[in-house]
Amino acid sequence: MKIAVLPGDGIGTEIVAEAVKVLKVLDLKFEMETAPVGGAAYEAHGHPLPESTLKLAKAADAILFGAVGDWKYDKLERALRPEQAILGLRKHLGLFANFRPAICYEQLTHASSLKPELVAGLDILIIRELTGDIYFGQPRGRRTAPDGHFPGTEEAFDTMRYTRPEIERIAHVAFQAARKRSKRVTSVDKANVLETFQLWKDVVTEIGRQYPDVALDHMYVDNAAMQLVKAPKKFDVVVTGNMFGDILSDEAAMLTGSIGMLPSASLNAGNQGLYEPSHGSAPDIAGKGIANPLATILSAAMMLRFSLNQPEAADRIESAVKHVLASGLRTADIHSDGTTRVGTREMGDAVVAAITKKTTKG
Ligand SMILES: NC(=O)c1ccc[n+]([C@@H]2O[C@H](COP(=O)([O-])OP(=O)(O)OC[C@H]3O[C@@H](n4cnc5c(N)ncnc54)[C@H](O)[C@@H]3O)[C@@H](O)[C@H]2O)c1
Ligand SMILES: CC(C)[C@H](C(=O)O)[C@@H](O)C(=O)O
Ligand SMILES: [Mg+2]
Repeated sequence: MKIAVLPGDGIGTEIVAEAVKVLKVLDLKFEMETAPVGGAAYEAHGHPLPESTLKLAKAADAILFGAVGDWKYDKLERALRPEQAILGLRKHLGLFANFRPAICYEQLTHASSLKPELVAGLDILIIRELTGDIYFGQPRGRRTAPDGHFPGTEEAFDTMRYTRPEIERIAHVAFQAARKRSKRVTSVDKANVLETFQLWKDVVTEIGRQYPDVALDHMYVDNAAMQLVKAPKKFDVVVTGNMFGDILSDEAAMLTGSIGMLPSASLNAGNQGLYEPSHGSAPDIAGKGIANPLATILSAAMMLRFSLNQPEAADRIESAVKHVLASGLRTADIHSDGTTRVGTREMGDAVVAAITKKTTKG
């Protein structure tokens, strides 16, 4: 088994180092190979997703990814910007199903910006379609407006589109995931305005008939954004398109205490997956050693469970994380009175120590 390790930019390198440390202490039989991606790869090879990195990712059983991006690349032509690396990996590897579980750990109910009673015990799963929608739709570009309110002026356009099979396969993923949970799916759309999402709603409804044991409801995205902060525990599995899923998952992250707590798995039709925190490269705190590595460490646990067939090792990481939180250690983003503030490395070390202690105890 081989893991491609792609740390990327900003805090990406800091948090991936901690996840790698945790994986190593588990002493499992897999190889890890590191390659540059994003801005780091642009600096070294002139491209955010060099052929050698893509080749490594394609050949690996799983990919552990940090984050890409920095404001200093914002003026580059789009094809060379760091974000194209993660978009390219998703597209090239067909990673259409993105799982973003938002779990509020018992010890973090006070870290959320919502009232503790609203988030205590929260456990929702956002399933975001990841290779379609306005992110990848063609045509897109800039031109002189041929018509509209201001013809003859500069305009930009993107295309939102989904085909029936793309919606069918993500709907199946959502219904099957719901079967292993509380058998409820909320499909989030904007069918009241957009053709793309009327098709989405129609197809999800059709596929839902194949899962009579799963309750399906539909919600418009604006209402869903509001309900997520009003009564988040009413949701279980949420399935939605690429762009709405991007936005709603960052919103859901705050229900867990911090964006630094939200892991993710992006899977293709085989068993291959890319595992990354849901957050970005956080240039504002990069290099300070204060980023929360737990989303990345929890993504590594998802990798062991989904792609590497090591569910027990995944459990060990997750229970070590709970143990560390229970012991009162907190990075700055989840710190509150009465807890001990630690840096990225100390948090990683504490997870390693919790795993080692449990192993020694047997
Ligand atoms: N998958 C990815 O690689 C990915 C995801 C999102 C954003 N990005 C990129 O990252 C760059 C920064 O984007 P942004 O600022 O909008 O989003 P961001 O997620 O990087 O940061 C948003 C805020 O959350 C904080 N934060 C994020 N992760 C944290 C962690 N682990 N611990 C503590 N605090 C954390 C940051 O300090 C910042 O204040 C951009 O270039 C963007 O395109 C990349
Ligand atoms: C960096 C960007 C391309 C990415 C996205 O929009 O999908 C990020 O925000 C995410 O959530 O993984
Ligand atoms: Mg995002």
